[in-house]
Amino acid sequence: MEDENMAQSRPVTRSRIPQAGGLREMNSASANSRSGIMPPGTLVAKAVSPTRQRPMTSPEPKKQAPISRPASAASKVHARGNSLNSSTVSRSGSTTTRPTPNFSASTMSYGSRGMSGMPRAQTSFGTRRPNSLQRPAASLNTHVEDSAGSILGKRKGMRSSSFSYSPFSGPLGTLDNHSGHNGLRRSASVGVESDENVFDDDSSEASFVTAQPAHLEKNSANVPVKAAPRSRLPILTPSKPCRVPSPPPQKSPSKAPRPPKYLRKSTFLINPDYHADNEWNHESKEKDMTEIFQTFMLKMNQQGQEASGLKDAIDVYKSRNSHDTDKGAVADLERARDSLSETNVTQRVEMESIKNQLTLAQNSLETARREQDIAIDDLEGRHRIELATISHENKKEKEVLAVQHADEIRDLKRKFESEIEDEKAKRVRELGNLTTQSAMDVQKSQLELNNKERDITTLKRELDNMRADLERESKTVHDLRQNLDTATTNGVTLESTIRALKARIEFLEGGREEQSQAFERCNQEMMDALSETEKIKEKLRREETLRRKLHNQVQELKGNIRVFCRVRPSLNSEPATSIAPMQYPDESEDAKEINIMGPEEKSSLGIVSRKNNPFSFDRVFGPSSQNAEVFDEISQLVQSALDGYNVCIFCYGQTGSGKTHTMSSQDGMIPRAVHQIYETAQGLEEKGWRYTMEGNFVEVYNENLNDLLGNPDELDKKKHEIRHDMQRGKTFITDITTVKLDSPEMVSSILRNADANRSVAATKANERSSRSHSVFILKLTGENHVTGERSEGTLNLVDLAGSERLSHSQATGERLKETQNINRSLSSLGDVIAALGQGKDGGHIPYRNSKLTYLLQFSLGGNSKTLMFVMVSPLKAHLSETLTSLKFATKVHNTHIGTAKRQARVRDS
Ligand SMILES: Nc1ncnc2c1ncn2[C@@H]1O[C@H](COP(=O)(O)OP(=O)(O)OP(=O)(O)O)[C@@H](O)[C@H]1O
Repeated sequence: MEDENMAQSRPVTRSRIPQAGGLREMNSASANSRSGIMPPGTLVAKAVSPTRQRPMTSPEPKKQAPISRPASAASKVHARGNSLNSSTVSRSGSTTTRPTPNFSASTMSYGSRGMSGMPRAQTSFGTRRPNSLQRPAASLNTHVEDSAGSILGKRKGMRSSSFSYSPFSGPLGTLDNHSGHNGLRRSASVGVESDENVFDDDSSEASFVTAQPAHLEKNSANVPVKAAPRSRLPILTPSKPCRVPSPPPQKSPSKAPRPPKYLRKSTFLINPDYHADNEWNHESKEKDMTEIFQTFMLKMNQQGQEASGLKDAIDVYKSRNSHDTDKGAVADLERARDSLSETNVTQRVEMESIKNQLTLAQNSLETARREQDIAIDDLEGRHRIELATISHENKKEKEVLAVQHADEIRDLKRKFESEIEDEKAKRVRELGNLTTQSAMDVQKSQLELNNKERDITTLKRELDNMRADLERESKTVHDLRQNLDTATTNGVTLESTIRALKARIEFLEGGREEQSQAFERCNQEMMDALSETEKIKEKLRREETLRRKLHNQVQELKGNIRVFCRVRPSLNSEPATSIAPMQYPDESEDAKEINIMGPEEKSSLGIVSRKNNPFSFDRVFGPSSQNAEVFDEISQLVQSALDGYNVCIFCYGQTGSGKTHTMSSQDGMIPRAVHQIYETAQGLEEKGWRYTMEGNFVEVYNENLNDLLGNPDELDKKKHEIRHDMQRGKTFITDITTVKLDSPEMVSSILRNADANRSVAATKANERSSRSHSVFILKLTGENHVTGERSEGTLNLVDLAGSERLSHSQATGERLKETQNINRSLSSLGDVIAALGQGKDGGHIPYRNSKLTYLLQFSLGGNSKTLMFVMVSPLKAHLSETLTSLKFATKVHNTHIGTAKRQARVRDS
């Protein structure tokens, strides 16, 4: 009890033995064989034959049987030396509970039992240790050595917590007790490092085991003990008897046991009472047991020493007895032996008692460890549940997040898709706008291009005019230079004359009166010459006026409406057989008659004859006539326009009869008229006349007025109105392009423009030029700065549409509409002329019946001079139309229109 108390009072840290030294002595075999408890057999053997070494395997048969159990235990312990020394402890304990009267018996069975015990030891360590992890309670109940093994594992300082107590450690490594220095080794399969092992080993039990071999080793020098060679433990020499292993260096003596590695901070957070609950007392118990054991070992050592002293005494006695047999001494020895045996038995009983206590303490320790294991398992279970819960929650959360993310992705996708759609629609709209804009730009550019082209044309025209002006200026400069030369010559002449006159003056100074009289005479002569010149100029002006008057009288006598007939020549494409026979009876004389021969007719008598269709006009131009010849006849009318009359020249006839050729071709009436006007106007400048010429070119198509000098795109679109100034007898057209004719060359560009505009329109309606009336209007305004006279005349050159009959043309649709309009306007023209022919003052003239007659109102009446060309096609096919045209022309020719009035007035002076 005293030892027990001492053990309990020892510090806890004392019990921890992770040192190799302590472990080295854990060899159970050696521990058993060298325990302080001397095998009785040994003592007997030594007593019988101290010099002879007796083998351990030759015990006395008589004493073997009764102590078979302890011997078995001893051999078993020995056999398990390779497996686990803790089992030795437990077995030792068992031997104490059943004390054996004769210890030599155990020695006798030492060798044989040892062999039989081996498999069992291996079984316990090879298979049960892992089971102890899974079923700690069961293991503890049935296999105490397993727990002991665990304890020993811990004591090895092998971070054994990972395999003995860690709920998550790998399979328990096999404990190998064959290790030379540690005596117990864990296999390499222990997978968890364990610097932080909570359960550091205690050295107390190791000390308990190893204290014996130290003593036994000493004895083994004299006693041939079989166990010695088998033990690979280092043999403790007597120099370090009863060495109690020093406690292992502890990292922190006061350090409380910590939970295994997997039970970390979080675990404590989950179960903060963990530490408190696991305030085991097994360590203290273990320490107590260690103390007790050490005390026991000390006693054992002491007893061993005493026993060795006694042995020595016995030897001495024996030696004495060998020489001197003394019964008394033997009796003493016998008594001493009995006494020693009793003492020995008593001590063994004490030892067994202590061992029993140790076993109890170990059991309680194991119980505590089991509780700890249970607590750990419980914690582990909770931990697993928590982990599962957390994992489940995480999984759920993950799923929720995944769903949320999927929703967000869907939303984003929808959003992006809608944005893309919006962007797409926007881009499409922009593209549409751009396309529209570009189309508009193209249209605009086209318009601008057209305008530019017109501008270029105008500029070209202006350039031409400027060139003409330049030429004129050059001519003027040339004239001025000539004048200057003349003036220079005159100056030289004058200088010589002055000199002559000076000489003469000097000469005449003598007779001044004569000279004065001569000067006056000269002066008078000069004045007379000047007045004579003025009289002549005045006479010239009067004659010009008279000429105009006479000219107009002649024109009036000729008739204010005259009709010329022109037959165009046959074209190369027209065969001679297709030409209708025509006769010109007075071609060589007045050339006023034409006879259109009808088709051949056979009389009932078989006589072939042709019907004659004679016509008479103011002039008939045959196929061979040229435009120049024709113009000669009409130039007087153009002069009338310059004189201030309204003149209207129009060509009438069926399509292809030569109207355009006569009127608008390069050398047609229009260019020639303009040329004549320009030249005449220049000539009249000497007589004080200055003329300005302005031109319009319009078209009457389907009873609409179009500007042939305007924008071709506006043809048929822009509306033009005809306005009449009844006071001045003037006609104006709204929004019409007026071109100032500064030179005759400009006429050609005007005609080209008009032609181009008509050709653009012709793409819409075929043969536009044939289906519309074109009117070239030339307004001539002249002023005489000497006489103050002013004249305003208009020359209208009209190219009428084809006059073919509706019935013959068999037109339909648009063409029918065109034909109807043409016929209506031509019929209106005939009606107007007929009304004018009736000559009734104040009689109604149906000018408004058509656009054409309304436009030509002031150029058709008594206030104008009218010339009608009736154009004739030579073709047989056109014969019928030709006759119709000629009949219409005859009617016009027979019409007498009243006297034309000159649009002239004298400037107010
Ligand atoms: N006096 C002529 N000398 C030579 N060729 C002529 C003459 N008169 C007309 N032609 C030719 O006859 C053809 C038809 O003439 P033009 O086009 O002038 O007839 P049109 O009456 O004006 O026809 P449309 O009414 O269809 O305009 C043209 O090729 C033209 O050159």
